[in-house]
Amino acid sequence: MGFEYSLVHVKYTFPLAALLTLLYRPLLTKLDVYKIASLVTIAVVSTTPWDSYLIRHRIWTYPSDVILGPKLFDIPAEELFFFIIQTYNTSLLYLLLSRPTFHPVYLRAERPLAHPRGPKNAQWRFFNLLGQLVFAYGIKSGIDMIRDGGRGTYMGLIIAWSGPFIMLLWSLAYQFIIGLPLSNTATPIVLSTLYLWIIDTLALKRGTWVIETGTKLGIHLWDGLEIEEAVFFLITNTLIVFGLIAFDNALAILQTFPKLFPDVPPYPSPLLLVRALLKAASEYDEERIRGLRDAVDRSRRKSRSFYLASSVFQGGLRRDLLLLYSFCRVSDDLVDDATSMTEAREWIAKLRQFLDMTYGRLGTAEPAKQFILLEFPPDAQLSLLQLPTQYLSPEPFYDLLRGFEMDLAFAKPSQGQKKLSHPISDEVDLELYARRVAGTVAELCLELVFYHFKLAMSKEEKNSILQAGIRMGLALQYVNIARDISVDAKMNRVYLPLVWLKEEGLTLESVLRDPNGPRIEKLRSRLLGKAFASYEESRGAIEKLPTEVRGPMRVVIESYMEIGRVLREEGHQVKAGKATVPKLRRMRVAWKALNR
Ligand SMILES: CC(C)=CCC/C(C)=C/CC/C(C)=C/CC/C(C)=C/[C@@H]1[C@@H](COP(=O)(O)OP(=O)(O)O)[C@]1(C)CC/C=C(\C)CC/C=C(\C)CCC=C(C)C
Repeated sequence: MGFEYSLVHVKYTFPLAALLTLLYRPLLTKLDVYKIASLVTIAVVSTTPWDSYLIRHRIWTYPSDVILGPKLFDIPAEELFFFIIQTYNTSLLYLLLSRPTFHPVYLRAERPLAHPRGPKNAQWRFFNLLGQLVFAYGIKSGIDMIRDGGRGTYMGLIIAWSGPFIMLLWSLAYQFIIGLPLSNTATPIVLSTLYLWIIDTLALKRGTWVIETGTKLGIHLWDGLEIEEAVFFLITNTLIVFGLIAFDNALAILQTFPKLFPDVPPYPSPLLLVRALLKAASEYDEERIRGLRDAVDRSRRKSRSFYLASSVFQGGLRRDLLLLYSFCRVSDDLVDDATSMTEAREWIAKLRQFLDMTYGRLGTAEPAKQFILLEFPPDAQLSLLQLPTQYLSPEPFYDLLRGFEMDLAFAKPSQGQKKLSHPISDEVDLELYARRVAGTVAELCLELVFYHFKLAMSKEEKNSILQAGIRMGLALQYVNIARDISVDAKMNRVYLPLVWLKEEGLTLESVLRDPNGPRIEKLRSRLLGKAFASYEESRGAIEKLPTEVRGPMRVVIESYMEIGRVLREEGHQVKAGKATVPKLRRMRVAWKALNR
């Protein structure tokens, strides 16, 4: 009996597991636990018979004075534990690196070769076939090496055992294995493998485990690292990462195409996951995939705070928040970027008609889709088509449009009309405006949360969370106004209440002429004061949301409120007339929000 092998775990595998757990803990979801537990089970079940065979045939051995003693099928307990901890560590590294990835956008609808509009994404089938041929050849070579016996035996056993698993995972998830960013595929494999190569070199040198001569090639990758060991760790890490990729691929299919899979439980069974992967890619809804890509691109381009925040949400909620963001952004831009007041009013009328049709208020036979394709510009169409209206109530959308109408009330003096018009006379108007453009957004976000997490909560409890959410929306909107005073002035808009201007001896015209100076700064801080009061009053309600939503929701709120904190600092950073939060600071805020 000895402690040598246990010490390998104490010194190398445990500390890494502890570090990765610490880093990933704030992001860990129940679904992640399900993924890791499934992978660990598969790893133990598939490796045990093979490892037992190797030990019984003395291809590798353990001196009795380095292990504790207990064995299962001749495999020392420490070795069995290695299967578990290696799978755990590599899985956590993969989860950490792939967290920002929104998987559905990597799905590809493959048109059948005989499709009237010709093949689309036909190269994917070719890559699949090519991979299958390479793996089949590998398996055959492995079997040949075992048959020949002698020095190629151990290498042959590694290849012949792992080949079928890799080939299966490749055949099921080749779209993701090829298409995902390298940071999700190659990086976790390479980093985990390098770490294990170093541990293995140390263990082999100290004689903790021994590879017998006669069945190994005798080639070293570097001093002390046998080629078989190097290949073994590379292949096992590849299997773990491919397994997780296949899992994410299946989840993406299940969560993206409700027409193909209408009832998806929160933790889909292995059978359902396999069924999803076996679904022909020609059946994927291409418009849906394009809609999701469009929404992700838009949030990446238009709002760094919301884009960063979206990456900490998971599954269907993440998807729907992105789609909601995209719709809100497109609608706001259509109105703001219109070249005339008439055009802006027309967009609002069309958006209202879209809502009427979607929510069935208009007795028209014309389907909303036709209307969208005819009346809206191509780059806006997908965001309207994909809006998840089936589980969002119409009122907040109509109110949002009323908020946009208030924006239009900031009219330039038209011919014959002397005075500038201004819809925000006092704080009541300011609150009404903020309620319409941001309170509504908060309400819609919370409706999505309530839909995706079936909560055992009374109507009253839900309503009190909704009211707090609306107040949080106000806080964000006040920060938005405080940030954009000079940007808005260029568009002829001043959201500061007229009574506030009067108190400072300012007029609408004077602010439009020069939206800077100490008096403006005083009003900016007054508005920020209101923002932070509303924020303090409502942030407690976040803790009443489901555990998995709390951290991400705090990230959304804190990332935006941080703009307000920056504005309160003297000499804050300004980009295109707007105060910005530096990237590192944003990351720190997100990290703190998740760990609170
Ligand atoms: C994570 C994620 C992708 C969330 C999506 C949130 C979402 C749907 C945002 C829509 C934003 C938008 C474009 C709305 C149109 C109206 C508008 C302009 C509102 C202002 C947003 C400012 O965005 P931005 O700075 O990009 O805009 P401009 O450059 O000025 O055009 C707003 C400030 C409103 C934002 C309000 C929210 C996101 C609501 C926040 C509140 C909650 C989520 C509820 C919190 C819950 C509790 C219980 C407290």
